[in-house]
Amino acid sequence: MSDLTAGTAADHRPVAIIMGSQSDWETMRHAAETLDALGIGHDCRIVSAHRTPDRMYAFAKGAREAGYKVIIAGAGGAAHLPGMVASLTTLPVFGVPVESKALSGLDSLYSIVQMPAGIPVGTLAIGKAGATNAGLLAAAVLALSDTALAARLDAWRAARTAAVTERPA
Ligand SMILES: Nc1c(C(=O)O)ncn1[C@@H]1O[C@H](COP(=O)(O)O)[C@@H](O)[C@H]1O
Repeated sequence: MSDLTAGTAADHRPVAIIMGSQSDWETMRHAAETLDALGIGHDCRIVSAHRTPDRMYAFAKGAREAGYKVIIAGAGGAAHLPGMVASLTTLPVFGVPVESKALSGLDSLYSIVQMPAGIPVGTLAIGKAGATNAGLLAAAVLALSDTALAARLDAWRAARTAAVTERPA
């Protein structure tokens, strides 16, 4: 994996997965695992608007030049990270509200979803489902210009459809 702030991401790692804390990994690993399943390279790093603002600024300002195409940003509580990163880059940013202990992730969701017009963050569902879907949305964006990936994405969906039994066991 490359250093997110050093501008060294290669074309084969088009997605950056960032999160506010180590404690978010249990949620955000589902985005990483989804990308892995689709054969999409990615870098995972802890970047916090609150705790590491200089790291966040350097990452966001350098992300396009570093070669990233999509950013997935997860945070919980006062989840300012996705919006702050979106304010510093015009790459697509998908925000994942991490479930918080005190408010079950509603605080995270509201912090991420209510962006002012002009600075978009594509906001996902709270928790694991949101992280998984962020990975799938990143894949869908990349598949716009990658027919082989589009085929893998279709196959991924078809396999999950086939796995849904018609009758409850
Ligand atoms: N929301 C943010 C930001 C940010 O938005 O910059 N940085 C850390 N955090 C969040 O704080 C929560 C608790 O963090 P700790 O578990 O480290 O105390 C995490 O869910 C993290 O995303």
